[in-house]
Amino acid sequence: MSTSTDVTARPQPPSRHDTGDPVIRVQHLRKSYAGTPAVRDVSFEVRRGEIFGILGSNGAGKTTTVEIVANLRQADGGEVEVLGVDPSRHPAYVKERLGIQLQESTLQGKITPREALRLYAAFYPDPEDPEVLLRLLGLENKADTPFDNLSGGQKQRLSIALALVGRPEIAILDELTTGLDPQARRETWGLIERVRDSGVTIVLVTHFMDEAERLCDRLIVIAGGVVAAHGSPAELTGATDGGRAFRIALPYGHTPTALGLEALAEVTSITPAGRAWMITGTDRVLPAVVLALSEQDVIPDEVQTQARSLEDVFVELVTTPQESS
Ligand SMILES: Nc1ncnc2c1ncn2[C@@H]1O[C@H](COP(=O)(O)OP(=O)(O)OP(=O)(O)O)[C@@H](O)[C@H]1O
Repeated sequence: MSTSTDVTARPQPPSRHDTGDPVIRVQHLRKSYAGTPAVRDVSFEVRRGEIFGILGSNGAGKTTTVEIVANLRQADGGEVEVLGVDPSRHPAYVKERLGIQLQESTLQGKITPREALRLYAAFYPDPEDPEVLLRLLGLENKADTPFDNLSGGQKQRLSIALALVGRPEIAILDELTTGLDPQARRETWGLIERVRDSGVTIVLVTHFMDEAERLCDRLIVIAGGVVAAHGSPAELTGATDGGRAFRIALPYGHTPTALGLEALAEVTSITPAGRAWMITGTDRVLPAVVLALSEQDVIPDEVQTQARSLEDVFVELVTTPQESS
């Protein structure tokens, strides 16, 4: 039951951040339930070594999409390729190489994390050592505690461990941090980055923008069963908020007009705000203004971004390819 004869040798584990070749390709995916469309037209590509986000509100079609990728549901139309094969035609090949953390755990109340991991490990030809996963996910002290007595965060970490037990090349994590407290969420984010750094490509299904912004290299937003937007978190934030605004206080005697800020291509408006000014513009307006000021040896007294931190803007500058707007 555990061998796959349909495809030849298992590929070498990817090296750290070995991004590039697509490991998942989805083209014009469609799926209805009893005549009601859940996924209307979804296309995306996940590259090896990245954390790829699938965002969307409740009922948008995220889980349906990833469950088709994992061959847990059948599509009505479109094409899906996982590691070069159609999952519905090569189920064993995909099952051995793709792990999925399901949204709701179906584990029995009395089973312990150690038992569950050993049970799931038995389904794979070359599983990860359950003890290694218990350590990786910080569950050593709860290894023999019945599932029902675990906290929400511990149950969540166990479900991630179960997705990783087959030593997958791709792990799909669905609603990773729903129901976790802020500290547990942050710990889980760190864990996901460690898993990615170990060479696993991660598909993260979430409706938390902060989670996607922190973790994802690229993402799609699904709304009403179609892809409403795609790109890096920075590209998306820039694309959806229609530009940026910030408040800036200049040293005594300086005005935006005298400094030529109104003439910058990135600036769309400058309005007085008390002793300071509100400046709006494209997603590059802040670095453009700061650069113009520094070229004139003017150091602002205060800069306050309205929705994003200065750091976010500079991270965006570094990661976003140059585009004309
Ligand atoms: N087995 C099913 N039978 C009938 N309808 C379903 C089934 N599974 C999902 N749906 C419906 O399909 C739509 C998309 O559901 P899906 O679970 O894919 O969305 P989602 O984006 O993952 O939502 P959530 O964030 O709430 O999990 C929803 O309207 C849902 O009610």
